[in-house]
Amino acid sequence: MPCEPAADFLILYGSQRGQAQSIAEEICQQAAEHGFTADTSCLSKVEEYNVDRETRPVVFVVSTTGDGDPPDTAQKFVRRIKNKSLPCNCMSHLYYALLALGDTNYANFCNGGKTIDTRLQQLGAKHFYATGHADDGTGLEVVVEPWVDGLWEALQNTLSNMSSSNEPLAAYTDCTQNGNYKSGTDQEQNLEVDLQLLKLTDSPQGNVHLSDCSKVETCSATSVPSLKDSMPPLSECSLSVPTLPPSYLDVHLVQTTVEVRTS
Ligand SMILES: Cc1cc2nc3c(=O)[nH]c(=O)nc-3n(C[C@H](O)[C@H](O)[C@H](O)COP(=O)(O)O)c2cc1C
Repeated sequence: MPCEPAADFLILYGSQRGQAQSIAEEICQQAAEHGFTADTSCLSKVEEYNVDRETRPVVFVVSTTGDGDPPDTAQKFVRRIKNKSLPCNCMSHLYYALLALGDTNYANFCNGGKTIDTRLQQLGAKHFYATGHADDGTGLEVVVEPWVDGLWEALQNTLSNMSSSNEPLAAYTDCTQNGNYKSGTDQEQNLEVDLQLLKLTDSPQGNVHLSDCSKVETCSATSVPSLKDSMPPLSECSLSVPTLPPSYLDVHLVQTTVEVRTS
């Protein structure tokens, strides 16, 4: 359902049971609060949008169903972009952000969104904001809320760049959900912030655990404390390094002369 005609950006969602759809609608509502206008459409309604010619930034919200499949409503779109006869740069005009929904209790986490993301990249489309992977197993909001919070600054910068220059946007910046910007090499632009892997869990003792840091994005220009980057100190206590224990063996090599007697 479009919010307004001639909107600033487009939201496309693929949803099986309604969660991706309600997040898309929430993004559309929040857009107005941030001074943007958005059109929203289900990926199945191919007559309502045309990514082949879309010059506005596009935000995808896509869940996963079955065994790592895109939702039924996104199947047609996925078939279309997977067409092998498409030229590899046919989406080079497209600037997009993608929020993938899934559940880590399933084998192929967020694979519906990942399928679309990977294929759009192959076709030359560019991220204007890092991909988010939200886990319904532990609570979608852990990722969705910070991801949406960071979307507005990325969108603002993208729209400003679009209106002020004809240069390719990806040459300027890539951004994370923290609003930490860095110059974008091709490789950096493809880095994903997998927030699902950065869950901070408070233990009963108040210690903080990083559940898995294997896919943490590297970013040198950290200035804002966030789920991803903590501002030191994590604790107000000073770090105490225990002294080394005394060594158990004290080994000396002694040179000796051996007399050999022959009788
Ligand atoms: C039948 C079923 C199959 C699912 N399969 C997967 C899966 O393979 N991988 C995954 O990451 N999540 C899977 N999920 C989790 C959903 O993607 C997740 O709950 C999501 O938030 C649902 O969003 P939706 O209501 O917009 O479809 C599955 C959920 C259901 C109900």
